[in-house]
Amino acid sequence: METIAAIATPNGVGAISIVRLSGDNAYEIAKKLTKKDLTPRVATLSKLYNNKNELIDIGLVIYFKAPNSFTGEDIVEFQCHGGVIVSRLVLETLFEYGARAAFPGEFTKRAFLNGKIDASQAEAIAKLIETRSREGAKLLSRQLDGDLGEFVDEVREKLIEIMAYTEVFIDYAEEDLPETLGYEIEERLAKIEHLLKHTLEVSKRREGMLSGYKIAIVGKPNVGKSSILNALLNKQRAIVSDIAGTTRDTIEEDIQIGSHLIRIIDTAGIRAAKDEIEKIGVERSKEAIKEADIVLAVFDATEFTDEDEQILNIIKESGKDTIIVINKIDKGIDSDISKFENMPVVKISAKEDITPLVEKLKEILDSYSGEDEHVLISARQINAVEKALKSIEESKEFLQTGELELFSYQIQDAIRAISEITKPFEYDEMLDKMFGSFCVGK
Ligand SMILES: Nc1nc2c(c(=O)[nH]1)N(C=O)[C@@H](CNc1ccc(C(=O)N[C@@H](CCC(=O)O)C(=O)O)cc1)CN2
Ligand SMILES: Nc1nc2c(ncn2[C@@H]2O[C@H](COP(=O)(O)OP(=O)(O)OP(=O)(O)O)[C@@H](O)[C@H]2O)c(=O)[nH]1
Ligand SMILES: [K+]
Ligand SMILES: [Mg+2]
Repeated sequence: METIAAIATPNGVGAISIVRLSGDNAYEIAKKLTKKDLTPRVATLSKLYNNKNELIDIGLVIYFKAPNSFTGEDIVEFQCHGGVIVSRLVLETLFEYGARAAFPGEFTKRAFLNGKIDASQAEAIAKLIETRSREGAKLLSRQLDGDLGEFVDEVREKLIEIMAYTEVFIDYAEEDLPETLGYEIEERLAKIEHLLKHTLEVSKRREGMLSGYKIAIVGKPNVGKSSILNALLNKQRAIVSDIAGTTRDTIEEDIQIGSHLIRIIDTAGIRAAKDEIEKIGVERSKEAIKEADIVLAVFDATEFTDEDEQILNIIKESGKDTIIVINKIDKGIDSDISKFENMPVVKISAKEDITPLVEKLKEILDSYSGEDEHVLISARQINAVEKALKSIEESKEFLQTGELELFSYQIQDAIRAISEITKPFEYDEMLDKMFGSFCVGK
């Protein structure tokens, strides 16, 4: 393979900057800079020279001999002094000696093409680099470790078993098929469907884990929505005043609660709007509820009006996870909280202490994450599972009519679909399985 090079560390001033070189000529090119032999997987302190024989740095050089490297090819890493110049000089020298600039993601693409990582691991790497969520990082490191690979293997195994089992009866005449065959296979299919559907559902719920859970603060004007936003952010982000209708447009900010990344959205108060701008604000509030994972419904502790009642109904209808926030308790409590039925209620003063709200949020967010579940992290992965489910659904028809060959094709499609998550389906693998443990003396 062509030898590619790139600076692997961010552009800027830092202690160390790493230049990576991968491909057939990596070692040969590296030797031109170091003028010495390199022992594989040993960090060697070496002078680095450009092609005019001028010293450009003294750095640590590591040679990863193929196939034992990240890409599976010969890799040489130059760990040079940081800043924007030195690594640039090293890179330019590598180009002088015949390396070319790597495309974005090309090292990882080579790792995939050389079988070092599967497609789900490649996606995990891309997202791990980008995520700003601690729990997202946790999930992605599990996926990098092959978590989804195990899930695919499990589903694939079960589908292959069904095929192997069916294959035995394919040459039977329809009327000779054992009666229990249909039940047996249906039962097995149902289990797989359940697993796939459960995984889809979990994954949809966990979307916020990576991109940040959306939390909308809603309520009638002046209940203290912006004050709550500011208290959560610990800074005066939004304008607070005793004038109803202070917040006119939605305000979004990211914060970390525990290990969760959340995007908090302060909205204009919901009320019977008089002017055009107000109406737009109210619409945006309703939009925010629709998009939110959790709604903070804010009420003034000293009153509960018809307007509040209406807002409460809008929120109930949305079916969203909601926290009822009774604010301004420093002024005393007047409202009767029985109308909130079994919704969680916190009583706070945005002016004094919002700890009960933070604790409740943390509790709900914690309940969203389950350690032991597989989570799909991309549209590509979700699509693969949906396609597999569709094929399984379609296969059932052929099972009922006893058209086992056609049934078997549908199951093969399902296997092919689920395998897209990690790697393309190999028919050999199925044959091995069939003629191995599942051969029933045919
Ligand atoms: N300096 C440095 N740090 C890094 C990377 C890198 O490329 N360079 N990585 C880059 O993303 C990540 C680590 N990923 C790596 C994955 C595999 C191998 C590797 O050498 N694999 C060999 C040997 C395996 C072993 O000894 O267990 C192999 O798979 O055969 C190296 C790094 C994060 N940290
Ligand atoms: N006593 C007391 N006053 C509060 C509390 N929270 C907010 N306020 C006051 O209530 C008024 C309205 O607060 P805001 O935060 O602007 O309310 P809002 O819901 O964002 O209002 P709009 O954006 O106009 O809909 C301000 O004068 C705040 O200082 C609280 O916990 N206790
Ligand atoms: K206000
Ligand atoms: Mg406001």
